[in-house]
Amino acid sequence: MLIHAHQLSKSYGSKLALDRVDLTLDGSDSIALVGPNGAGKTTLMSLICGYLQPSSGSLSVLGQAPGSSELLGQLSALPQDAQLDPGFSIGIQLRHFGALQGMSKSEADREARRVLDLVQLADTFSSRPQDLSHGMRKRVTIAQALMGQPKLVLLDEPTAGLDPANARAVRELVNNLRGQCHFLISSHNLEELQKMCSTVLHIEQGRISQTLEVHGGQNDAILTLTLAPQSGKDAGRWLGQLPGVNEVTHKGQQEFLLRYDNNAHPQFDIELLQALHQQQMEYRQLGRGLSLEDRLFSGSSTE
Ligand SMILES: Nc1ncnc2c1ncn2[C@@H]1O[C@H](COP(=O)(O)OP(=O)(O)OP(=O)(O)O)[C@@H](O)[C@H]1O
Repeated sequence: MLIHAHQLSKSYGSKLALDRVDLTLDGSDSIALVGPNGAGKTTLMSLICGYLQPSSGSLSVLGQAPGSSELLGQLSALPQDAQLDPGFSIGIQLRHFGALQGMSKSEADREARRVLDLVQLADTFSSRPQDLSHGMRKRVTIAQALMGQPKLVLLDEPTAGLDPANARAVRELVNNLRGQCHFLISSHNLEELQKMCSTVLHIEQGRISQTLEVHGGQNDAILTLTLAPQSGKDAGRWLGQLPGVNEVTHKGQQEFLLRYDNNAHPQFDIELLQALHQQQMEYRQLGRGLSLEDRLFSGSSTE
């Protein structure tokens, strides 16, 4: 069992930040924690780390009480504003974290090089933090969270402020480590979470309002289509007249949700692409099912 919470609540004075949360997580490779500012995400992460104590209810992490010595080396967390010390090289700092975990000097050195290699920054071992870009420093802090091969890694906004290439490197890292450790990732970037996580927890006003499986429970009879900007005002009407289409929802700009008859048109996606080609209409994106954003916020979730 990764995380088990029963009627977990946390108050700061009179402010109820988490309100009787029930949660059972096991098996998922990576879990996304989403929700508006102030919803309680950081509070939940802090409770999982044992930085905070619950006001009531119970919580166990990897079968242990948060903060217990059994979790040392099993659980790591990267706070959103984690900083590196400008006074020491990357290698020295990572080795120091290894030493804090009880590694010998040579073990810590090996481990520091291993995690730097994982984030594709092996050649920064002797560099100072100020010699690296913001994105590279962020990846080093993620490497730091991977020291000692923890089973559960908590990442708070790991790609906030990163350029696309660095954000992609972080996503690839999380995906490459699938099966080796579990991630709990807090972020506001739903599109990105969809690429990294298998389970999404939506937290609102201190309560878990939805739990979604990213790749499960999707309605096969829905396609999300984004057309090129020059596709014209009548594109929605034209789409609605295609054989098999039951309903077209215009989502803004040139993005459409198409609900279609999956029984009569099992290859509707191919038929749609052919129709677009014949009509010389360019498309930008075609996706099966609903986006995570639609599933969380349109009430269209199948769960
Ligand atoms: N130390 C504190 N003292 C008083 N209230 C707090 C404290 N920490 C958090 N809160 C309140 O608890 C609620 C949950 O805060 P929390 O930081 O967990 O939300 P969050 O989902 O992480 O928000 P964000 O997305 O903005 O980081 C908020 O209303 C916040 O104002």
